[in-house]
Amino acid sequence: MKKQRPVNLDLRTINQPVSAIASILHRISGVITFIAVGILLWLLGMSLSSQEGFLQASEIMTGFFAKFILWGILTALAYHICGGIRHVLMDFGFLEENLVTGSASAKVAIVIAVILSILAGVLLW
Ligand code: HEM
Repeated sequence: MKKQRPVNLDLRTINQPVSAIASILHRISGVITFIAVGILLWLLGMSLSSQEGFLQASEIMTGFFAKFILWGILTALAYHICGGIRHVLMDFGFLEENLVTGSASAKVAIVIAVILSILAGVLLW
């Protein structure tokens, strides 16, 4: 048997590079955005059903918990769009696919998403 086999594949103990973190966040934010489409369509349907439905939807959206959920959705969407644009730029060859550019663009995407997340919080509260 080969002596130099990988011995530690426990992801929790490996120091992930920023591009790996950006990639994982992109998948998580994509799944959150997918679930969010259902929640937002349900809310839109309620608000358009009648005058009472609109008032009920408005009432739901005044609560802290509902605002917190919406803030989470907006944050996930903001990150997914930033990460998505990064992917598209890489796919079209506008960003080099090497370690330095990959790490730098991952950091830029995360920083822009954090700024957008803070702005979403300011908008909601
Ligand atoms: C309703 C809106 C959206 C939903 C539900 C959604 C959901 C998802 C999901 C679940 C994935 C798969 C992630 C993975 O397997 O790693 C994905 C990938 C992707 N999304 Fe979205 N997305 C949405 C909007 C967008 C937008 C607006 C952009 C444009 C910036 C975008 C760009 C991308 C790209 C480029 C990928 C592929 C990433 C890769 O190659 O690893 N998405 N999306």
